[in-house]
Amino acid sequence: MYRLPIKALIPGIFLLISSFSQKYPPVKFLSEKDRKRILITGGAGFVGSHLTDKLMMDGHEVTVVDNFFTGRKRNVEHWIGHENFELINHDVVEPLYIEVDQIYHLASPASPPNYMYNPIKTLKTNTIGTLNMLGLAKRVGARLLLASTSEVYGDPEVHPQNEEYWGHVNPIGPRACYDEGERVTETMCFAYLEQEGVEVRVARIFNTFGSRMHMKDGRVVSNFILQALQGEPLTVRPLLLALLLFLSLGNPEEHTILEFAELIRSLVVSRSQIQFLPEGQDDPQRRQPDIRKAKMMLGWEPVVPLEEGLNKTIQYFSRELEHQANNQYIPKPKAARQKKGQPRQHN
Ligand SMILES: O=c1ccn([C@@H]2O[C@H](COP(=O)(O)OP(=O)(O)O[C@H]3OC[C@@H](O)[C@H](O)[C@H]3O)[C@@H](O)[C@H]2O)c(=O)[nH]1
Repeated sequence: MYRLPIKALIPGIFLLISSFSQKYPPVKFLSEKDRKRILITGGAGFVGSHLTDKLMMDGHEVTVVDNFFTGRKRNVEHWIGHENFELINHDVVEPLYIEVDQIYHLASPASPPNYMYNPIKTLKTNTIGTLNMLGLAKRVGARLLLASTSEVYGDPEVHPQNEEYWGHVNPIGPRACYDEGERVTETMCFAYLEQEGVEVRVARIFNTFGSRMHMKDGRVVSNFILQALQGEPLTVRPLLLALLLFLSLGNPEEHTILEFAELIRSLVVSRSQIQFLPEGQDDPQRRQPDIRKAKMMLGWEPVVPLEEGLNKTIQYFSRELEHQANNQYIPKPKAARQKKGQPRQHN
């Protein structure tokens, strides 16, 4: 029998090993002491999946929990099978018993159409879901970061909004399920800190956009980009707004919605019209983050310029539209059914 010398197999083995390791983005090696077990609720969503990438690449063990209401497996599929990664299809409204060192609690629909779709579910996710996560943090001694929202300020009477402002929220309006839901999640975090000594952090995220946003997200930037790409009218409600840039905490630049529509239309090079819509009930008239504290305490400031962030998001949505077009199920026309009792036609 002909035998290959071991030496001849070595290049092949190397190729096989490198094809395995190339399957995943590069991951740092961390010693047992530095490696953390991290839970990300809502980790398959737009913000959560980018956080998953960062923590995985930093060498931590990441468990993503998502009920896939707005999150998608596609956002984290590049990690599936990696030894440091786990994906659990779970709704935070149900208790979860796992061992972790840190919790990033992001689970909640965040765009107005999504959180208004089922207000009771949004309230349950924010209240029961957050109590479950704080209970878990207390039991295992984990630190918890809550992803809260600029919507805790409601329709603000103070500009720009800083951490000390208490907000101006209509408790029974259409946005209340999310606004009040997130306000009480913050209250819960501080109650667990005071009463149980749980280490908590709260980040209030302003309007955000970037790759991996859901096509049906419904927030202003994704709406405008999709409308411009598809040649549909850009639906403008005439208000002011300051936007958060891709993976930043909040950008203090302020732009009118109309300016945004015009900018996006020119970046997409689209001939879409602009269509003015009436204002939504309780829509905040103005929002602008005061980032001085974040800058002073965390050294944080926005790093992605507006146009660069928009261009990346435009590229992402163009690819998504292409992907959709190529993966459409087009049913074949059914053959006409023969009526009962009618004789078959024979050729
Ligand atoms: O098609 C659209 C969509 C939205 N808008 C306007 O754009 C502004 C921003 O609305 P968005 O729908 O993007 O979302 P909002 O800013 O109200 O809330 C969002 O941003 C803050 C985050 O903390 C929240 O999680 C998120 O809900 C509103 O004034 C809205 O009326 C349009 O003019 N046209």
